Amino acid sequence: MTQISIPRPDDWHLHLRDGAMLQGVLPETTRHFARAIIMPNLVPPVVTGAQAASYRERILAAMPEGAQFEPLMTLYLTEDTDPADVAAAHASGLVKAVKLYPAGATTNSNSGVRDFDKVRAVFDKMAEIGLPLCVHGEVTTAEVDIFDREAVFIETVLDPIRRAHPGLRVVMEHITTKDGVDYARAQDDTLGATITTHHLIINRNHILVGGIKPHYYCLPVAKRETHRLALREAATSGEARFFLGTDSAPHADEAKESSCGCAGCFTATNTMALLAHVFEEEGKLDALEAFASRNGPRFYGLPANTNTLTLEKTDLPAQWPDKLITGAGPVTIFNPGFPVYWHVKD
Ligand SMILES: NC(=O)N[C@@H](CC(=O)O)C(=O)O
Ligand SMILES: [Zn+2]
Ligand SMILES: [Zn+2]
Repeated sequence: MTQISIPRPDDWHLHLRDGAMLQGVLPETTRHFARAIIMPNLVPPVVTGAQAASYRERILAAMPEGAQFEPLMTLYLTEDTDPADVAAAHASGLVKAVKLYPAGATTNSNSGVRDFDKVRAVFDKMAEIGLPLCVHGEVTTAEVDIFDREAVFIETVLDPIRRAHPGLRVVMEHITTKDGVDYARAQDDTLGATITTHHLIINRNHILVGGIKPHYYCLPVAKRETHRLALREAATSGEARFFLGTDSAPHADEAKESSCGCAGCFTATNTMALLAHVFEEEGKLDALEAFASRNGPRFYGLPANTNTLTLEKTDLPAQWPDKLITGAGPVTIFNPGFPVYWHVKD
């Protein structure tokens, strides 16, 4: 038996949804994580400070008994976002980031940004007050192949924004390519990048070979194997710019197992066990602490958690249910497709 203890991890990119789904999925995160950056892509989206405050109250009301968890709220950037509202929500301590969705890029992103010139005043204000911008980095132009959308975004949107707004702190969310890794590495410490658990495990073959697997479909879509290997190398490098954002994104099974299935993998339940497996496979178990517990708080200017989480490796594979039953329907838990011998010790 082997075990490791790390400061309690945080999730720097999480979808909790609302209502019955929120109630169902929240315990899966609070069991292992101390804090999470909460994505604002509800319907309607969380756009104003007042909406973020009321969403936070709904999350706190859904907390399982005894849980110690702090939701870190975000605002969904629209072309009508008021820089003064953003600044006030940040000054009160409520909001820890603003989220940029290019319009139409992903689940519930229709209110996102079409014309980046219209949000320049918000970016300037954010640079001034040190509030990070979290970015879903894909272009939405029909002509650009879905597997190239991240690389094209970096070159044609992200880099120009960063040059026009020096000092703006940016998180490249859920990077999926070697292009993303290389770009992040070439920047100063105003840039961070989150990596999901599932992008360390699946490549595009897992989605498409031997029959289409809707539960492996997420955005940005998993790329070819060379990219998965680059992400593994980055995540396990210990470098401060790379940190965990699970992008755990629950959808009811009937919405995923459909002729037009939603994007999102649900990994909140087994992320820490899967990460221990991946980091051990890479011979980098000692770097799990940096990736899951230290680099994220450092980027966001917060202290690391003082309590710990212990992972244990046993002779028998870890077990978790196929599905999480929620009041909004069953949600399939990400299945890595191989046995995992690590589990979180209670
Ligand atoms: N990652 C996904 O595939 N889906 C996310 C949205 C997102 O993070 O892009 C969702 O909200 O379902
Ligand atoms: Zn996204
Ligand atoms: Zn997401």
